Amino acid sequence: MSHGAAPKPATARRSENLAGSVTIPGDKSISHRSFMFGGLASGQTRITGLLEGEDVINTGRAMSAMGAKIRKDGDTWIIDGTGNGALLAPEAPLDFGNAGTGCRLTMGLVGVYDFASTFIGDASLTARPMGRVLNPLREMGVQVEAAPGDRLPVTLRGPKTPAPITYRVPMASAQVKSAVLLAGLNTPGITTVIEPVMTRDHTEKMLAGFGAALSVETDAAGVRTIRLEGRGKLTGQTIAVPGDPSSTAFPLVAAILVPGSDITIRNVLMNPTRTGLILTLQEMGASIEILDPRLAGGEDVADLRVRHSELRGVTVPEERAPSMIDEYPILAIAAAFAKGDTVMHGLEELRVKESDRLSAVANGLKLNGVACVEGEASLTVTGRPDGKGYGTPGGQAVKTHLDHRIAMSFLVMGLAAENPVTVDDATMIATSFPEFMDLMTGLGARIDATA
Ligand SMILES: O=C(O)C1=C[C@@H](OP(=O)(O)O)[C@@H](O)[C@H](O)C1
Ligand SMILES: C=C(OP(=O)(O)O)C(=O)O
Repeated sequence: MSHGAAPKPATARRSENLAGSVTIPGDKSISHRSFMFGGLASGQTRITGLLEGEDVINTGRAMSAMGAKIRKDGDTWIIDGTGNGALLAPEAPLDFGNAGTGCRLTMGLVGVYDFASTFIGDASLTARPMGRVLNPLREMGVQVEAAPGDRLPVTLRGPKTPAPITYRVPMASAQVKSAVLLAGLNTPGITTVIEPVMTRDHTEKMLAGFGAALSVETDAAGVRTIRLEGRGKLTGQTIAVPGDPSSTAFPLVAAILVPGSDITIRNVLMNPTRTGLILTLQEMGASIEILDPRLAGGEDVADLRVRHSELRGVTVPEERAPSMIDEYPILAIAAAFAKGDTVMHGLEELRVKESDRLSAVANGLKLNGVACVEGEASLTVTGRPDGKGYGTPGGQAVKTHLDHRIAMSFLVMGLAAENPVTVDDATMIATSFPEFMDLMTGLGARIDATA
């Protein structure tokens, strides 16, 4: 389903004393993969805590269109998979809406099959580069038709027998790594992915859990070599999806910025490939207590107690970028209220997300009176702890460019700015965090639809 709703502006106002305890909806990356691997495996997969955001629902629809049987019973999603190698040819184009993850991973999953599959999406997804996945698929023998610049719509047709490849991922991207590994599932022999910089490891961990023959080796320099033996059996699993750390980032930063706040966020995924924002905020002086750290379904999980804190600017090193890649927009908001400069490096991948996030953030900050400098792959934000003078000038709104994280980040800004902050569209929030408005207002945040 492409996102068809008319844009709805929203406004956030200065708030006080955010309080309460919340549970964050399921992790988006793990939810996509739960539908995909459950849809592919033999037998039944049962999923609780699945994120029911539009991005993930589109992945479920795509898997249904390729033969998986998906239903919901109470809180549990139940999937009867096709068995590895037995996906059916989709009869219509697969529509991934706003979701890079759903689209790129599924291209790998089904692109090597000896039938045609077509991929479409919304205006944001259609503008995003797909060559990063199409190139390794071409090496495996897949025929590709794409719009100029390797954009959607894309049609793929696999060869009779795909060729296993060794692929060194040229940019820090879990989506590219995952697409190649998923193509390897239906390729005879060993598919090898070399990952110079570690990115989120949900594909490796979850495929191993479903029974794939997969090994990971890390050398002294941190370069990872992942080998997957194709055409093996995958077996349905029971999965409890932990809370999404990328969604957690919004109430977390809100509680740090809003005076008098003290909140607890429960059941947050603490996989070290996802916790760069927490580390950075702690370095800035934020009070984030990690409570009851535990293992759940093979993942680190904890509860977070977060209190209002004074922040100081820091330099965020380039190497940290993969572990907080979706969190730079909300970090930039935190930085706007920190004492001094916050400097962020290694941001080139932000230019190819749902929007060019680097320029969307810089433009939004400037509109709201925050001093910042946008570099090619860096951002420097000069903060004002009191938020004096911050806010959107009357009649204007932050342009969100179909990007949920830009919308949520600037709404959080409005909770601490002197004047209200308005975003031009809050509907895209439903792609990753449909509960955002209710959860935030439940904590005491003043956010509402703009009249
Ligand atoms: O693999 C995943 O689930 C994701 C990988 C990241 O994208 P890239 O691989 O393009 O960096 C991230 O931005 C996205 O939200 C989810
Ligand atoms: C980049 C994101 O997602 P995707 O690439 O799946 O659209 C995101 O959720 O911030």
